[in-house]
Amino acid sequence: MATGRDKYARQSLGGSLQARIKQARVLMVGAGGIGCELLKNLVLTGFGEIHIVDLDTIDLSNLNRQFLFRNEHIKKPKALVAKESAGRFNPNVHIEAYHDNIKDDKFNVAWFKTFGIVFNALDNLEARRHVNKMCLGADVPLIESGTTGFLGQVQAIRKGKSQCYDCTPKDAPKSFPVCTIRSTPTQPIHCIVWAKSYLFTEIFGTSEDDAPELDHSEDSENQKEIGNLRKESQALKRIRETMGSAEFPRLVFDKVFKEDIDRLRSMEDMWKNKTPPVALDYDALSQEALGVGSAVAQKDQLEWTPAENFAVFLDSIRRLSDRLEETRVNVDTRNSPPILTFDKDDVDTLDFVAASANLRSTVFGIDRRSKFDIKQMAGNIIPAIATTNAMTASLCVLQSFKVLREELSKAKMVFLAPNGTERRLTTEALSPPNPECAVCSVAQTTLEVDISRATLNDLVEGLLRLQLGYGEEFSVNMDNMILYDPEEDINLSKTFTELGLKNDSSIVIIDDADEDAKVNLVLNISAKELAKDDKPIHLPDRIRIPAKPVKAKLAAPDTNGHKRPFVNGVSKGSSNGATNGVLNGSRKRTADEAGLETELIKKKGKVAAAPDDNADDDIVLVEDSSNGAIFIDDD
Ligand SMILES: Nc1ncnc2c1ncn2[C@@H]1O[C@H](COP(=O)(O)OP(=O)(O)OP(=O)(O)O)[C@@H](O)[C@H]1O
Ligand SMILES: [Zn+2]
Repeated sequence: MATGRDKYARQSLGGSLQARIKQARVLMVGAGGIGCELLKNLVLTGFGEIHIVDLDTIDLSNLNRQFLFRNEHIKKPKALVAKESAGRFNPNVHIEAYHDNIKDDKFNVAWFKTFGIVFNALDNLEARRHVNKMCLGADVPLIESGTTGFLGQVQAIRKGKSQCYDCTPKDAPKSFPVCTIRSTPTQPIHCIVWAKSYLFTEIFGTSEDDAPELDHSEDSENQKEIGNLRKESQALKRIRETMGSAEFPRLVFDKVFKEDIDRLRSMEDMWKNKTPPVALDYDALSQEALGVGSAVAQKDQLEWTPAENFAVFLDSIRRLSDRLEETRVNVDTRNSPPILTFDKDDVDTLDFVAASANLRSTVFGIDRRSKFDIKQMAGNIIPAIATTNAMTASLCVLQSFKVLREELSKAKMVFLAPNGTERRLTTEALSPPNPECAVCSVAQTTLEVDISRATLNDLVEGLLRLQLGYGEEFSVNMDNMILYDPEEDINLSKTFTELGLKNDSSIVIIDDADEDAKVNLVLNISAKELAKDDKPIHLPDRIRIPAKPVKAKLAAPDTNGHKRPFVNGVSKGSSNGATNGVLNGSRKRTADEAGLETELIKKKGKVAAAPDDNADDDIVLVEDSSNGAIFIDDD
């Protein structure tokens, strides 16, 4: 018998959609700002089985908007607590939680294939791209979403039918020329980037070259200064070796706030039109800081004096050195020395970055900032807005309805914009896949291999040439390493095991034929013992490999080496190359273009028919005498 819960869901969604939802097995990746809202929606909508993956634990700063979490949950895994809290909303839903990184090997293509739909509720490019790739490999629809402040975006992705996450470039995080950061800062942000990406990483982390905030494109114009800067970093590295000694904090201080500054100041040309920097004096500041206690670091809304910053600098550098020393003693880090990474929520690292940034600002006559402000800037935080997350999460569910009904043509890209723009909500039709996309414009399939028996020759001759019709010119690649090409045939007699290919490894076949070359082929290996008298390689599914688009020269689908621009999932370039009006305000859509107004009027005129199990899913308006009308946009 239908429960009350089922009855209302049926009335508002229609019988067949409600049934599909109830049977659906869905995956939600990320249980943060969007994830908490989304999980609540999925549970209340009655999705039958929901799997949640999140690698993180709950932090105090999450509680204001991640409403499934409470004070007593701090430090507990998000996925598990989200399951507990949301499970109580609807006991009929089965929830599984994994406190894990979605990139972990166990979440392989076969595992993704067990889901009817996947929802991304992530906060970083890398993980989003990974899930995108897995969903393409498993041929499972993905609902991708992201928010930044008041901006939100939802996109349904279906292999071969719509653009994938990587079909359009993503916006770059802001970066600064090295010289601005290292020699001529003029704004607080320059000093914050210096403290976080240079000083902190040189002393406690790995080298500065890895920092995405540093733009090396102007290096060649400033070769002499770049050479000097390199020497400065090397000297700092030598000081790093004295970490733990009593003089270590002073050595660092004198190096970066005195010697380096004196050297810069001596380059008179640099300061013709600018105020030259003034070095700081350790002894003088020590005197001034005598009365400053370590409690000053807790006054995070106040702008600290130079002496206060000095006190926090000394205190935090000691705390961090002690931590690193402890790791060195207690953890077996083999050949790589232990390092620390900056995290805005790690108070020791934030104190160090805030104090160092402010001391540098003092040197260059730049305004100092409170620790609170620096936390926002260093963490690149645009405040997360609970309402944007809630709206975005609900749009994800509405889009998933179209996917579940197999009406992808009705699915839309949906954009949320700040108040004050012409429309808070706009939609755009999904675009077809970009034929030049190196991630989705590839053919993919599973390859069953008896890895101890099959040789590379079985793959090259038996499968690729004989069965799939490849010509002479192609290469077989693994992790951007060539296993075979016409000039590289020494591996042919080696088995898959000898080549390091195992279950869940992927290989990429790149066709280099002059004419009618095939798109790249990704083969996901499923290691299996196959009967001795059968071939050791077997393609379980039929596959057609289309030709490469004529213009495009496709790269291997592995995008690891590319730094794609990105801002928390909200892409700026729209599908067809035209910019989207909502995100940059340059193009406003008319109601007609958006196709919303007339649809809305049409639908508001409709009154719900009494739904039965066979009813068409188009019911959009339900009158409920106690609560008013519920309107579900079915556009
Ligand atoms: N590779 C990954 N595997 C699993 N979960 C991930 C992965 N990358 C990110 N996440 C999770 O995605 C969620 C994104 O949520 P959100 O954007 O609200 O970030 P947050 O860390 O909770 O908040 P904030 O960054 O604003 O402090 C986080 O809970 C994070 O742990
Ligand atoms: Zn694509």
